[in-house]
Amino acid sequence: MKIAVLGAGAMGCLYGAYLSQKNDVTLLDVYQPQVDAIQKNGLIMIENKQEKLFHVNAALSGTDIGHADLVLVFVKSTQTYDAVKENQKLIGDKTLVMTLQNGAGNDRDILKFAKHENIIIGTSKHNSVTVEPGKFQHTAFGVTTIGTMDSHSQKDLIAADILNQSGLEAIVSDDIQRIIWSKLFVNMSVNTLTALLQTRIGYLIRNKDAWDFVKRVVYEGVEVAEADGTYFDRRETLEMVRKVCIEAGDGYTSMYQDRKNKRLTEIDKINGAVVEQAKLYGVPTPYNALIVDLIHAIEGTYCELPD
Ligand SMILES: NC(=O)C1=CN([C@@H]2O[C@H](COP(=O)(O)OP(=O)(O)OC[C@H]3O[C@@H](n4cnc5c(N)ncnc54)[C@H](OP(=O)(O)O)[C@@H]3O)[C@@H](O)[C@H]2O)C=CC1
Ligand SMILES: CC(C)(CO)C(=O)C(=O)O
Repeated sequence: MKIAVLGAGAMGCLYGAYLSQKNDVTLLDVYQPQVDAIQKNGLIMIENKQEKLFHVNAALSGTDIGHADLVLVFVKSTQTYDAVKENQKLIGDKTLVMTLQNGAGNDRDILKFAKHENIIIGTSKHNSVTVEPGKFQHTAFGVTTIGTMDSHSQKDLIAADILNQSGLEAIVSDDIQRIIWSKLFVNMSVNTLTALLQTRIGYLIRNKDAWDFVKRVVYEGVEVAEADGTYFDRRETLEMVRKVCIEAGDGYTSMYQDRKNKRLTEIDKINGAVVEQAKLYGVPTPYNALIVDLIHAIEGTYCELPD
């Protein structure tokens, strides 16, 4: 299979490395030092304290490498539209396009360039951190859950096969709305709180005050999901979030990494999207609205000089 990964960041490298064991994989990124390092030295993964080298192709985003069988989108959700547009030559009539990104609306951005029945959407419970150009650390293992935008297309089964054959455990779900909401519950609480507190994921379940805040944020989300037509039991949902915190306890969320590297976060596509949706149904979301403001205030500090 010819696979192109858009975004050679923490997650693009992780999935690209695993998939390259059975497929012809090219990573496409805008960051020249990353592309150069992978072309020159290959891609190094640190996993269970050991280094492993993968021979993966890398090219600058927009390079024409012809149609791919599968395009995996792993840029930040704020960059989805631009990245897919820039690389639309990869997408033919039969090309599957898969997003495992966080945030709401990635599928809608991809739909402008790919066929409805070829779009696969899902969640990844893996965690990965960029160490330096050409090197990343696989900090937590987890399952990949996928489904299709078109409930009659069974192309999620093909995608699950590709992932499973490369050692990335994948399961298929026929309820896309549940997938999207489940992902939002984790990201709206775990990503934001770890970014605000600058902690590893596991801290959230060890500190009672932090966990209380997670609970309030998630319960608000559950109310919005229900108003939107997808019911979740709030205790079960909180338990699902807790499990992620246990499994990825030693890891750092992508939003934590954004703050550390002074990069804009995906807050508007996560809590921001939930707050906007809540307004449509008149559901109050004070904790999520507060988090959106706090994260934006933090982003504002990036251009301040240190005191
Ligand atoms: N890290 C994690 O553990 C997890 C992350 N996720 C989600 O996965 C997605 C990717 O996250 P992550 O890998 O951490 O993000 P990164 O920021 O590490 O990687 C994204 C990469 O895409 C590059 N990029 C930006 N614009 C383009 C473009 N037009 N074409 C090609 N590449 C581009 C970025 O370059 P530059 O930095 O120069 O902009 C960067 O190298 C996010 O939605 C995130 O929330 C989900 C689960 C876990
Ligand atoms: C919380 C986590 C690690 C779940 O895998 C995630 O989605 C992220 O860091 O963005």
